Amino acid sequence: MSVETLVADTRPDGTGAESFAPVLPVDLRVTGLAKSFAGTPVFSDVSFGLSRGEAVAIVGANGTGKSTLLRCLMGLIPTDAGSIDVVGTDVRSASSSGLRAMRAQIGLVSQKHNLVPRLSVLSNVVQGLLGQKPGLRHWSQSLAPARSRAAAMAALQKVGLAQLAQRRADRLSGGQSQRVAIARALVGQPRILIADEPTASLDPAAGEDVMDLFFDLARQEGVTVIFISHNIDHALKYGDRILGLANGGMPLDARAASLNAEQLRGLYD
Ligand SMILES: Nc1ncnc2c1ncn2[C@@H]1O[C@H](COP(=O)(O)OP(=O)(O)OP(=O)(O)O)[C@@H](O)[C@H]1O
Repeated sequence: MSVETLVADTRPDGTGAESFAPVLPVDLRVTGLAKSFAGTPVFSDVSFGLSRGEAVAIVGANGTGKSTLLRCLMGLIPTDAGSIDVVGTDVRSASSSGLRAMRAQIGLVSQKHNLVPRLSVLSNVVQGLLGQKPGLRHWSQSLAPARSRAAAMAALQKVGLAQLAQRRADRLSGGQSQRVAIARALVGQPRILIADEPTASLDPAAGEDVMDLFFDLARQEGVTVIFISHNIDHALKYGDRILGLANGGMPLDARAASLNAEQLRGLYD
């Protein structure tokens, strides 16, 4: 497991490396990353690190490569240059079993909750263990070992939906579905949570509730979070740090407390 250190760039007080602030382990480190599709570059030099337990928002205009960056981190698409280390796995050179083991430590919440509509809420949450325990037994709660079912019920309890465990996933509201998706992401006790616009399909009030719940749970569990948001207020409220993509690079990497909404809007000009 990689235990590098992040020093001056993430200091809460903005002081330099000479001061005596605690040195935190790093869960993710990207250096000089470049990615193009069919010769058209999306970004050509992206570097950043994530300390254990940090919540980092990725912002930037449409098409600047936010989702592409997340797919690169997960090793889902090939990259052109640079290095990516995720919880000790060198993503660019890892074998497929190495990538599977790395992904098993990541919980994913996407824009569309991606639940299996005809299966129960509980079965959908049990499926969150498939990365760690591949095979049919974790496809459905009725086949799953008692310990996995109990873990899924505990995750549902955390998101306040234990009473809906037996309901079919296609009979949930949007907000409930997204909470089930959060339970599914948390059930395997991931080291990192990745969220791609988790509230994009929700109304503002439900979106706020889901974000509050997501970040409360992430902080309780000490999970590192990386999330994409088009909502500048959400980025500032929930991110400890904000990374901004623009012009093929990452010109912004700053603590949220040092930024205001106006500065972030500048990234969209
Ligand atoms: N599979 C692909 N093949 C070719 N081009 C792609 C592919 N995926 C993404 N792109 C291109 O890469 C660029 C970045 O796309 P990406 O979806 O990462 O941007 P984004 O910042 O997440 O955008 P948005 O804010 O609209 O969600 C876009 O120009 C997009 O068209």
